[in-house]
Amino acid sequence: MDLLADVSNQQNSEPGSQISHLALDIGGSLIKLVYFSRNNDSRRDDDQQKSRNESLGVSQSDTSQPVLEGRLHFAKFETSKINDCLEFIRSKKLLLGGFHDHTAPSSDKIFIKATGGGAYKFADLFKEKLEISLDKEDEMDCLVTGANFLLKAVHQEAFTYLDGQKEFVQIDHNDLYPYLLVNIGSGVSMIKVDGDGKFERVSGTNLGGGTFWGLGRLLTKCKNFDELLELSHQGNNRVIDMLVGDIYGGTDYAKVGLSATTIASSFGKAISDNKELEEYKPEDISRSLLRMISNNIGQISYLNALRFGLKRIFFAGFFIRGHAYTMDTISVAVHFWSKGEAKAMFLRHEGFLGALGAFMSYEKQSLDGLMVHKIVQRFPISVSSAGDKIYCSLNSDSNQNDDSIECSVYGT
Ligand SMILES: Nc1ncnc2c1ncn2[C@@H]1O[C@H](COP(=O)(O)OP(=O)(O)O)[C@@H](O)[C@H]1O
Ligand SMILES: CC(C)(COP(=O)(O)O)[C@@H](O)C(=O)NCCC(=O)O
Repeated sequence: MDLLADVSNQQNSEPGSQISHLALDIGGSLIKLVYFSRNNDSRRDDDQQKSRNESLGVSQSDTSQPVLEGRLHFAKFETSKINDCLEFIRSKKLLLGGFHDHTAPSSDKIFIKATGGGAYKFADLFKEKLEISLDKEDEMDCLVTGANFLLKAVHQEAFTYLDGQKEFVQIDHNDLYPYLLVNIGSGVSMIKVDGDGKFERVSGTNLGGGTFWGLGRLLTKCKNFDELLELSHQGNNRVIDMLVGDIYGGTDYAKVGLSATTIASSFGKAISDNKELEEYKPEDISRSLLRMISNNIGQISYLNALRFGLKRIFFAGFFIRGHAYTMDTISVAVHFWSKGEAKAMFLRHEGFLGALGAFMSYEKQSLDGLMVHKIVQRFPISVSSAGDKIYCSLNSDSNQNDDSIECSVYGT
């Protein structure tokens, strides 16, 4: 199979770069895109690269092959606005990132890698509107591949978040497995990961990001997810949640380890107040809802980690959105239920695991004429300590649309 970019050698809309390897994750709520754009004239011969790497302090064993330089791009769209996504693909000429499958009956067909339920649901739409076929990759496979890639290749990808403190986690590549991956998308999947391609989906819950946004929309007048999240900043969940102290006359239920401030019943106060429904403020509702969903996911995740003796839990999916209160609630739940034994960790590219996994499934094919051996960050901190095929540096916030990271691709 050839990448279309290899044979077409056409420019995309951004001067000085060529698109390759477009991959999609079409989920219940959001479509995520990842693609690589090669910088023109970025292909370096061994001598050029050697002297450049010496100046960067990169180990020689990592640099003996030809190199391409470019960027991995990230973008997202609401699944309900799929036409905007199709237009984005068309206008940026991202189809150059597809490939021809010469083994297919009609070898002039263009394929792009896609995962998520929408790869099935919208296959005909992509064919009709863009004349491309979606080459489907399994969603769980892609989530795990994407998580392993980020954890091993991207500097400062994982972090803990507690009491407003963000701390980056140093990942030891020789001691990464096993871990629990909790992907909070529309629904929630919990996956025990034992290695590259070695995993089991051990649990899930239907109370996920779709539940927060769906219920939030019904209970408040919010028009979009960001508005609902923003509202939660100003809210006070204690107006709506029934606390242990509300039941125990202001005191702890110390005998079983419950403090007066623990939520005894989410939304429980609404049953006993003599308030009109209109008196409940949308910001308090949003905060209670966010707390209820995050707490529940944190608790179920910990119980699954306990089931398999896992100490590390990585939370991903766009429900999190790098949101302080969400991460804090999940962290507190994991800390509380594990009595401090387990740790909740978060990923900076939280929502792009599936799309990155689909992107990585191109690896068997060539990238601009190079058989990909590995991709490394362009301005590495410690490339030689990393032990996988692809490494990248992060230079911005993955929650912005059209974010990107700089990469060097090593080929054979
Ligand atoms: N701009 C947004 N629009 C809708 N939902 C969003 C947005 N940003 C974050 N979310 C949250 O992220 C969830 C989707 O996360 P994602 O990981 O993309 O899952 P999926 O693959 O199911 O679409 C939504 O259900 C919602 O809770
Ligand atoms: C069906 C799904 C894998 C689809 O993934 P998503 O689009 O939500 O990211 C996910 O929504 C899920 O795992 N739901 C929970 C189903 C359950 O275990 O109860």
